[in-house]
Amino acid sequence: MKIPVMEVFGPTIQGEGMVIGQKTMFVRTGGCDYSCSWCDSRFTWDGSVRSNLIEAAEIVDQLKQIGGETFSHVTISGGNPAIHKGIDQLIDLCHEEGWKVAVETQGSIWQNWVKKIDDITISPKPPSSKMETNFEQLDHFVEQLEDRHVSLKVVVFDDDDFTFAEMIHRRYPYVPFYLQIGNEDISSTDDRELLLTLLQRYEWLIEKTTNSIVMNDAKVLPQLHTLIWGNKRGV
Ligand SMILES: C[S@@+](CC[C@H](N)C(=O)[O-])C[C@H]1O[C@@H](n2cnc3c(N)ncnc32)[C@H](O)[C@@H]1O
Ligand SMILES: Nc1nc2[nH]cc(C(=O)O)c2c(=O)[nH]1
Ligand code: SF4
Ligand SMILES: [Mg+2]
Repeated sequence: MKIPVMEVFGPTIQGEGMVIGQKTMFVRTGGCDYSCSWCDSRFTWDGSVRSNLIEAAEIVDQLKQIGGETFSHVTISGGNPAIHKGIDQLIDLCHEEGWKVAVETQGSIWQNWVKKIDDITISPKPPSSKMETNFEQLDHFVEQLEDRHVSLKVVVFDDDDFTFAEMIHRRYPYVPFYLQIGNEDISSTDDRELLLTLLQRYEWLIEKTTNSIVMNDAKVLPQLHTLIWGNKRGV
């Protein structure tokens, strides 16, 4: 089954969430059931860039071509990879190569292949995104993964987003919880100014977290890749 692929890149480091710092390749799929107001990967769904419809085996070939033997971890992101059934085969092929596989998804659509993933990040969207979480879907998604290496990650832009994050952490108290600063300026090419802004936002989010009795067991992170490479794509 073919998968629409926007880009394959790496090795780089995972800049976000539960395995931050992990050396990894990225496979970014096309298409999303959401359209977040601040999506930093909107080219995956806004029609501005065309995807390549390719078989899982060909993706593995591309990974080898680009990464050689310098990796053992592959992160599948998007878009929402969970709109594609064909990822199932890609996971199997990666595992046959001895690679671990991670996924980034918002938890809006369940696929049985998620159970095969080694590092699962579910990222429900706060009010600033203008998206509405379907909690029936999200409950189902989280329930399926009780014994898996899974985490929740909420991006926070403002106080309402933080309140949403508290609600999510309370709802799924046993799932490792990550807060991530939002990047408000996804088109800036001034890396130094962006870095300063993001560090200020990080300090703000740390303070919100340290003052919250709900967040006693939360982890607060920036997007590490954005601190290093700004809004550059394919890193
Ligand atoms: C581009 S999304 C793709 C995967 C999936 N659709 C999702 O949202 O989880 C990957 C991660 O980037 C985060 N993200 C997107 N735009 C962002 C921004 N402007 N600032 C910070 N994080 C952002 C998302 O919340 C998600 O955790
Ligand atoms: N280095 C790096 N880390 C990331 N973590 C999540 C990403 C994503 O866009 O899903 C991403 C990305 O695009 N690059
Ligand atoms: S769910 Fe993810 S890919 Fe889809 S619009 Fe939101 S941030 Fe972008
Ligand atoms: Mg990204």
